[in-house]
Amino acid sequence: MTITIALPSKGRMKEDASAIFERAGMTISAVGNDRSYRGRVEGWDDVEIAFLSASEISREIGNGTVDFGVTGEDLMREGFAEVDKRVEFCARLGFGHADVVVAVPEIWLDVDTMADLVDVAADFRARHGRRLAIATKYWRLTQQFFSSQHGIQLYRIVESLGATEGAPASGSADIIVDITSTGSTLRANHLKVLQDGIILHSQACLVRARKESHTDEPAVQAIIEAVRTAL
Ligand SMILES: Nc1ncnc2c1ncn2[C@@H]1O[C@H](COP(=O)(O)OP(=O)(O)OP(=O)(O)O)[C@@H](O)[C@H]1O
Ligand SMILES: O=P(O)(O)OC[C@H]1O[C@H](OP(=O)(O)OP(=O)(O)O)[C@H](O)[C@@H]1O
Repeated sequence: MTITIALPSKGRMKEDASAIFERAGMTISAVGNDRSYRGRVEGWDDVEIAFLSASEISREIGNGTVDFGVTGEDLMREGFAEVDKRVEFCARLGFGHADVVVAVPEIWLDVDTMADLVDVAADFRARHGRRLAIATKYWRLTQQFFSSQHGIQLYRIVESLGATEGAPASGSADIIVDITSTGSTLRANHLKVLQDGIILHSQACLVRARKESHTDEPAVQAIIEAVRTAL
C-alpha cells in the first residue's frame, strides 16, 4: 500500500514541517524539479509526499484522500465536526503556535470574561435593536464555544476572510474570534482577549486519517514513531 503524507508547500509551516521529517530520518526530495508538488522519501519506497497548503491539507486528511498530514489543529477542528472520529492527532509538533480567541474592544471596560459577554449578548437587542455581531472565519469553533459551552444563543456571525481585527472599528461587527500569536494585531486594533476567551491553543500537528487499511500496515506506525522521536 502507498501511504501519502501531505506537507505544507508554502506558508509559515513549510520549513518547520520539512525539518521535522529530516530529523525523523525521512529525507524528502521533490519528484522531478523543485517546483513539483510531489515528493518521495529516501529509503521509504511506499511513502509519497503531496505538497499542499495548510488549509488544503486539513481538508484532504478529513476526507481521507491522504493518509497523514501536517497542519494546524485549528484548521482540522474548524473544518470537520466530530473530528476526533475521523482523524487521530498523532503528535503536536511544537511550531505553528497560535490561539483562537474571543476579543472585544478595549473600551468595553465592564467586559472581561465570557460571563460578562453573556450579559452583553442578552441585552444587546434591547439596547441596539440587533443581535451581537461576531466577525470570524472560525464559524464552527465560534458556534461550539458560544452556543454549546457558554449557552449564548443571541448572536450573529459575520463571515470575515481577512482583516478580521478591523471589523469592530469599521462597524461590520462588535467583537471577533480570530487567531493570535504575538498579540500585536489585536493591540494595534484596540482589542483585548477575554480572560476565559481562549477557544483553542493550536499548533502544527501530525494528523492521520482513520482508515481501515492502516490497521495491518506496519509503515503507518513506523511513520508515527519516526516523527515522535524527532520531537
Ligand atoms: N500568526 C499566525 N497567523 C495565522 N496563522 C497562524 C499564525 N501562527 C500560526 N498559524 C497557523 O498557521 C496555519 C495557517 O497557515 P497558512 O496561513 O500558511 O495556511 P493556509 O491557510 O493554507 O494559507 P493560505 O491562506 O495562504 O491558503 C493555521 O493552522 C494557523 O493556526
Ligand atoms: O498575534 P499576531 O502575531 O499579530 O498574529 C495574528 C495575525 O496574523 C495572522 O494574519 P496574517 O497577516 O499572518 O495573515 P493571514 O490571516 O492571511 O494568515 C492572523 O490572521 C492575525 O491577523
